[in-house]
Amino acid sequence: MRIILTGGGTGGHIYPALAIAKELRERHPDVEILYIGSETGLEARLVPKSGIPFESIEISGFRRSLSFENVKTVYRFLKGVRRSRSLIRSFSADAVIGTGGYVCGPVVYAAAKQGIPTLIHEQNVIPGLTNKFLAKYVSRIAVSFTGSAQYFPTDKVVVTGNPRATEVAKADPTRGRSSLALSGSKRLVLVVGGSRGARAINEAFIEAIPQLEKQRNTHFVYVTGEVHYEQVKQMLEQSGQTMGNISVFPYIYNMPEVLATTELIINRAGASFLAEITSLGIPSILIPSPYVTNNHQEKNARWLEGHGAAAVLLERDLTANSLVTEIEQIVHVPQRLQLMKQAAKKLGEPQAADKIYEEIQKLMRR
Ligand SMILES: CC(=O)N[C@H]1[C@@H](OP(=O)(O)OP(=O)(O)OC[C@H]2O[C@@H](n3ccc(=O)[nH]c3=O)[C@H](O)[C@@H]2O)O[C@H](CO)[C@@H](O)[C@@H]1O
Repeated sequence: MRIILTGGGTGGHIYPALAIAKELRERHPDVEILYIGSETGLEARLVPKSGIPFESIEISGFRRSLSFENVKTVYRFLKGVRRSRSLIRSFSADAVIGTGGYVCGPVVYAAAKQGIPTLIHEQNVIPGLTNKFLAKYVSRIAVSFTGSAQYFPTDKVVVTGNPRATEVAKADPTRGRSSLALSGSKRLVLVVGGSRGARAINEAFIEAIPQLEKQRNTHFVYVTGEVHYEQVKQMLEQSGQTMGNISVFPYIYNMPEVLATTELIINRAGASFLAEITSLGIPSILIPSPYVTNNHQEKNARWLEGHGAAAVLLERDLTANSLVTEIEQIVHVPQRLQLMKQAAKKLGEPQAADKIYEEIQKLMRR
């Protein structure tokens, strides 16, 4: 079995592809996988770490306004299709799977035009531009939410959930705690701003530290995002905080294990993260990014909130005080924490990777 995976830009598109790779490897130890991504995306670093061969194409996204950049984007797309075609041929792919982000466009399009079975996965309720474009050409469209089906040709859609949900459901919490050098039984609260960090969350959290330090039964694991790490470290040093119950990281590579031992998460509302926290039943305080297409993160967040699984704090209302109040209203009210856990768990789809695997099998039998 020879499979090409593609997807990228941010973690929310890359990890679902890596979770599919994991599922394929578990079921077919002899499977050959090639990942095609962009040299400038996070995938160029994450994919080689997981031991999957990586090839890159050059690509950029469309600007919403008319600009010369869009002419260059079309040129790069066509160049990307040519390069993808030759990579697909020389690898002799049996199927090509895309998990969103601009880079999927030329790769999946080239495969579909060559008559190779193709599947795309959509993580969000409202689909991204690339998946909308590819819908016409691909063989199958796996979606995470029933609500996305309306945006795609009905005969191609199958509701599977997000394959990362399966990966985190199998993660070992003990390894999570030991990787953070955490001993004892303190509850772990994770603070993170999606896969790249979020300045607004960083600023509010840093200002909240003097109040949060008093919560001795809680350990805060604070992930700044790689690009913000140095600046955050400097701010913390200057503030002279003791940081007894707070550990700071630029990025966490074993996130499934850390999530498996997390009691509460404060986060943006990216779809892959939400699939992970519902799979494990983790209560959340969600601060959706207001800078995304169609405000889709708020829609993701409201969906959890509507089911009692999350509290939503809009970025415009985010301050150190509002954050501390939200945290205290959850961690200090065990009954609410418990109800949120149950509500989150009900929304989880831990069988997602198995369902996608079945779809890949069906495609290859056709
Ligand atoms: C700004 C933007 O466009 N964000 C989009 C992007 O978010 P983003 O890339 O932030 O994606 P998510 O928040 O959905 O997922 C982040 C992924 O990175 C992993 N992780 C994160 C931090 C870390 O330190 N270690 C780690 O492993 C998480 O476990 C998760 O698997 O893709 C999502 C899924 O399409 C969209 O819903 C988001 O709106």
